[in-house]
Amino acid sequence: MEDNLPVNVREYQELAKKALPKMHYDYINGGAEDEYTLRENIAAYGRILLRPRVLIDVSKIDMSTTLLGYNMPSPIIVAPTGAHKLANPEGEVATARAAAACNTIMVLSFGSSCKIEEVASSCDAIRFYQLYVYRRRDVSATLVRRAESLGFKAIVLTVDTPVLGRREADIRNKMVAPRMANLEGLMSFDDDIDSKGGSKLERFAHETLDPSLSWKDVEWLKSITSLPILLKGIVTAEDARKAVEVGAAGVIVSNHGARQLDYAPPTISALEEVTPPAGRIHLPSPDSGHAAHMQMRGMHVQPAASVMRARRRAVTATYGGGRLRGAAGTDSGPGCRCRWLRRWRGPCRCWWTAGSGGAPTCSRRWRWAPRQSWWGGRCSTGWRRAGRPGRGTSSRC
Ligand SMILES: Cc1cc2nc3c(=O)[nH]c(=O)nc-3n(C[C@H](O)[C@H](O)[C@H](O)COP(=O)(O)O)c2cc1C
Repeated sequence: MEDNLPVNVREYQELAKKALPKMHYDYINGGAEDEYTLRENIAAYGRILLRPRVLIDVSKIDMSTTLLGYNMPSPIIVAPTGAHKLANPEGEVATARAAAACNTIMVLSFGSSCKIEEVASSCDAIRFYQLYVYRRRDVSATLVRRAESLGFKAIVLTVDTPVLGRREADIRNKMVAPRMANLEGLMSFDDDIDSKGGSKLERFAHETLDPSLSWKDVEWLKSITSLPILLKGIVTAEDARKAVEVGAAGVIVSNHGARQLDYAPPTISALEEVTPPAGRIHLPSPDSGHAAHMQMRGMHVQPAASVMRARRRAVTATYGGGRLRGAAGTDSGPGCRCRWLRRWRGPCRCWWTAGSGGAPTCSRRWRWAPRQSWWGGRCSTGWRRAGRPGRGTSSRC
């Protein structure tokens, strides 16, 4: 092994900072507005600690899983990110080859700097196509049809971007929107856009993205493709439920790398809300036409893995999955083991210990109300009545 190769993703990040023009590094690295959620996206992982069990044979580790029925060696996929040529002259073609070499799925971004055809012919692999909905529906529809005819296996509809997030670094840098290769011949570009101040990317997005994007557009998308549709950018249980109702094959829990709405919850915390704990909720059987609902408990609701944070996320996703699926009673004991409550040093008032004495984990208090209404259960503690207002209080409590 070469001496100076980076050993973790932070070291790659340092190298990228040195190698890239500031405008491009800031675009890749930055978040929306105050970048509070951007910081929280990382900090929230730090608050989740592993709980190691010992004397278990680890000579053979199997992290394999399936996504939409496709086998993968580990629960990591490549999230859609635009404009790879900003960082590598081969752009998404290089990323596609890397993903194929790892036997993982790549989601090709709508904003890619290589054409769908170039990526499709670069190597043999399972790929999904990410879609933004433009005011000009014909443009979005054409790209869906192109991806479908080139063998892409699913459409990932990004639902958190009816408008582009306010990315202040891009505004300061007057970020120039890289031309999206797939739009060539489909749209004319306003060359005058380059002569005005601010983020040109933001202005381009403002002119093209459809701010009226709504649930009815999922119906529209279903009407133009037979591919399964994943909704990317869901961070609440309510929206996950709605996604299932409108027939999505799955959801990708994501806050878009904190690039859209600042002060949204960090992705890993949102995962806790969206993934129902097993045994606490009635799930329809897979053969009742609600297979997608079942899938929400598994791979489909894991956060999209960004290349920069993939390693850290893999650990947490595995941990999160195991913990949320942990059977009630397997590890229970007196008192609440929930580390949120332990940290507050208050008495345990969570339903699991107060009401059922079951599971060893519980969610933070303010998470309780949405979960309860999700389960349709009855509040056995009563603390919600006295709970802080404005935290999604349920009328049942
Ligand atoms: C430079 C960059 C470009 C991105 N471009 C897209 C994009 O074109 N489409 C999209 O849906 N998400 C895009 N994303 C968001 C990622 O797909 C992914 O959601 C994010 O990096 C990880 O955050 P998450 O764990 O909250 O999903 C981009 C992220 C970055 C850092």
